[in-house]
Amino acid sequence: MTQDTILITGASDGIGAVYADRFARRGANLILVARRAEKLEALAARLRADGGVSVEVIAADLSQADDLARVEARLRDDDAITGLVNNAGIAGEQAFVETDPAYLTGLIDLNILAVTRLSRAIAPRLAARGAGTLINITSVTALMPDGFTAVYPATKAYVLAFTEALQVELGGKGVKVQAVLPGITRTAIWAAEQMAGLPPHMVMDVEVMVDAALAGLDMGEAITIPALPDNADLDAYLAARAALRPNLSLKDAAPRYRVTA
Ligand SMILES: NC(=O)C1=CN([C@@H]2O[C@H](COP(=O)(O)OP(=O)(O)OC[C@H]3O[C@@H](n4cnc5c(N)ncnc54)[C@H](OP(=O)(O)O)[C@@H]3O)[C@@H](O)[C@H]2O)C=CC1
Ligand SMILES: CC(=O)[C@H](N)C(=O)O
Repeated sequence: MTQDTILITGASDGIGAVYADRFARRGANLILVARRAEKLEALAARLRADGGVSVEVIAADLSQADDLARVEARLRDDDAITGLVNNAGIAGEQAFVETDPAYLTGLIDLNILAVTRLSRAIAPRLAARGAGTLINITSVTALMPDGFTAVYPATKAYVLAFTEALQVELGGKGVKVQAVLPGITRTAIWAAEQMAGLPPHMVMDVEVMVDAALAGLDMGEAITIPALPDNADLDAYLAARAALRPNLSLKDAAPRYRVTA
C-alpha cells in the first residue's frame, strides 16, 4: 500500500493544525498550507520529530489568485498527494449592512472559491486512481442561515451542497468525500471576548472535534456533525429534503399560485 500524503489548508492553527497532528500519527506525509510560514515550520518540525513522516510547508494566501494557482498546480500534478483537507476559512463579518464589501470578497474567495478550485485540482487524479480522501470543513451554520451572520453561513452552505454533490460523483469511484460540520470550536477564529461570552456547554475543544470528525470519516460518513447526539436527526432532515424532490419541478404551477381570470 502506498503511503498517504495529505495536503491540509489552514494548517498553521486551530482545526487544521490538529488535522495535521492526527494524520501524522496515522503515518501520512503532509503538505501544510497557510499564510504564516513560521507557524507552519514550527508545527512541521514537531511532527517530523514525533512521527517520522515527511512534512512540507507551503506559505500561501489562498484568497490571492497567484498563490491559489501555485497550490492548485501542486494538487493537480503531484501523484504522491492522496488527500486534501479544505479547512482554511475565515468568519469575522459584522452585520451585512456594515461589513466592508472588500472583506466579503476575501471571505468568499477563501471559503468558496479556494475550496472549489483546490477540489477541482485534485479530483480528476483521485477519480482516475479510484482512491483518496477529500474532506471539506463546513459548519453547522450551513444548516441555520438565519442563526448567525449573512455571508459566512452562506459560504458554508455552499461548501455543504458542493461536497454532497461531489460525494455522488466521486464516491462511486472509490474516493472518500466528507463534509464536516463543526459547531462552536475553541480556536482563534473566535476573539477572546467573543469566546468568553459563549455558553461553555456549546463549545467543543478542537482536539475533540477533529477526533470525532476522523471517526466519522473512518465510518464512511458523507456528512459528519461532531456534536449531534443522534444521527437519526440528520437522517430525518435529509429524508425530509428528499421527500420534496418529486414535486420540485413540475409542468404546472401549484394550485395556490394559479392565476384566476
Ligand atoms: N472554530 C469554530 O467554531 C468553527 C470553525 N469552522 C471552520 O473551520 C475552519 C478552520 O477554522 P479554525 O481552525 O476555527 O480557525 P483558525 O482561525 O484557528 O484557523 C484558520 C486557519 O486558516 C488559515 N487561513 C486564514 N486565512 C487564510 C488565507 N487567506 N490563506 C490561507 N490560509 C488561511 C489560518 O492560517 P494563517 O493565518 O497562517 O493563514 C489558520 O491556519 C474554517 O473553515 C472555519 O470556518 C467551522 C465551524 C466552527
Ligand atoms: C466559526 C464561526 O464563526 C461560526 N460560528 C461557526 O460556527 O462556523
